[in-house]
Amino acid sequence: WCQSVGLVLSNKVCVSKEGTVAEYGMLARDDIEEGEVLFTIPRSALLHQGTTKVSVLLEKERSSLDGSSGWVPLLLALFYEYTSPQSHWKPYLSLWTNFKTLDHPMFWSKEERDRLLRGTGIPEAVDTDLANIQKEYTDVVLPFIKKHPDLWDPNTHTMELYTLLVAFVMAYSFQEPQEEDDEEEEEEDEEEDEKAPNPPMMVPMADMLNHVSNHNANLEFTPDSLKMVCVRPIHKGEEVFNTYGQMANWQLLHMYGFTESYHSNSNDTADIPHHQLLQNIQSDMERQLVEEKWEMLCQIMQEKATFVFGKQGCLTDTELHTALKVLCMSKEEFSEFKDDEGWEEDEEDDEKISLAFCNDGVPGLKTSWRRLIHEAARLTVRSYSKEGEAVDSDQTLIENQARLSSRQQRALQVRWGQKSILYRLMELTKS
Ligand SMILES: C[S@@+](CC[C@H](N)C(=O)[O-])C[C@H]1O[C@@H](n2cnc3c(N)ncnc32)[C@H](O)[C@@H]1O
Repeated sequence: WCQSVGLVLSNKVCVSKEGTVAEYGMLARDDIEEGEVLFTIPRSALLHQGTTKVSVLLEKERSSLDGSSGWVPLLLALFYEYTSPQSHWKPYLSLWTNFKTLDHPMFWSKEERDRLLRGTGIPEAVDTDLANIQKEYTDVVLPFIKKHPDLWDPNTHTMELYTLLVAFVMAYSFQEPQEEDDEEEEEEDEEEDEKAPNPPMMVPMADMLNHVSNHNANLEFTPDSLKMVCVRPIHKGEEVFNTYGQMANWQLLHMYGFTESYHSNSNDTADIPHHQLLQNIQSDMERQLVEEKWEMLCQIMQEKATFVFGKQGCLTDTELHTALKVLCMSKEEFSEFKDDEGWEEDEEDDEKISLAFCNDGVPGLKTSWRRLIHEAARLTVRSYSKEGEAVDSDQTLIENQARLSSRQQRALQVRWGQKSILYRLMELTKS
């Protein structure tokens, strides 16, 4: 099939089920150098709303297919191609006979999810996904396929199959990166909303590669084809790893159903919800003031009301600077600020701000704020365990990993990764 669609595979690699981290993967049959192309896929071999046999219909009815996810056209294409014996992609799609190997948390019972993944952010994300999938299938997909009984059949194209295909798209599809606007255009468009992301597509062969944060290959998009390119030397016998993006373990488990070992995932993250900060404030009056300030900050910063700390210090220093400025205001200053609807843009030196919030600058952060962050991290760790349960009981579990089920092991990688990040933050903010 690959030959017939013009997919070119270097003879230095092969697809294998042995010697890989998870089922299919790609192995190097020879030493490979940085910059070498491992395979090339012509755009005509990609499967998406523009290449499927039903593309003309999907384009014509585009306006009625606006599901919340933007995935509906691809899912309808997959519904059709997956169940059509004549499909051009039959040999590719027949790699998945029933999708039963997918084990995303969305296929665990709610009870199991809530028990194993409490505090990680995943149970909430999955509940939202499942509600959206159901709504999208009932409101958009089902009415559409009923209108076209020659192409789809509600008895075959059920909600159950739709859910499996959603998980398949989550774990196997690719999104072409947005083209960068040049600077001039950017300035003109400054007021405009951000562009919608490109719709997902299926990329045969590229989706045989597994992911690690320390990857050695990367997919490049050119006008005619997609190329998997080696980004650091790979030795004969080693697995070729793509990157699915900079993914924390909770995101990997949510979207792909697997985790990296927590200490090897250099992209892992942990969140401290802001209510943990507020819990520490003793006086009711003070807490009320901080809550008011926080509400205002959320309004002025919108989705930027998140502060990201990396190994080198704060990565969102201008936002943090704004937030601290507001949070440090006295009651009088804050009400003046509200009355004036913000402050005059003063010419603060960006460089000075960055300097204040890099690691070397942290001692400059008010001690009280360090204490608050320390406490918030501690409370967040505690909220992972049930009330009263020992905070680090997971450590015992991790030592006995071999006896755990696969789901327990993955859940533990997420939880322990998040905890170890928070412990490190607590260490940093102790004094
Ligand atoms: C794009 S596919 C890769 C091909 C897949 N191994 C197969 O046999 O079909 C993505 C899936 O591979 C698995 N996977 C990828 N990277 C992995 C890793 N580092 N550890 C464990 N499983 C991984 C996960 O099940 C994920 O949903």
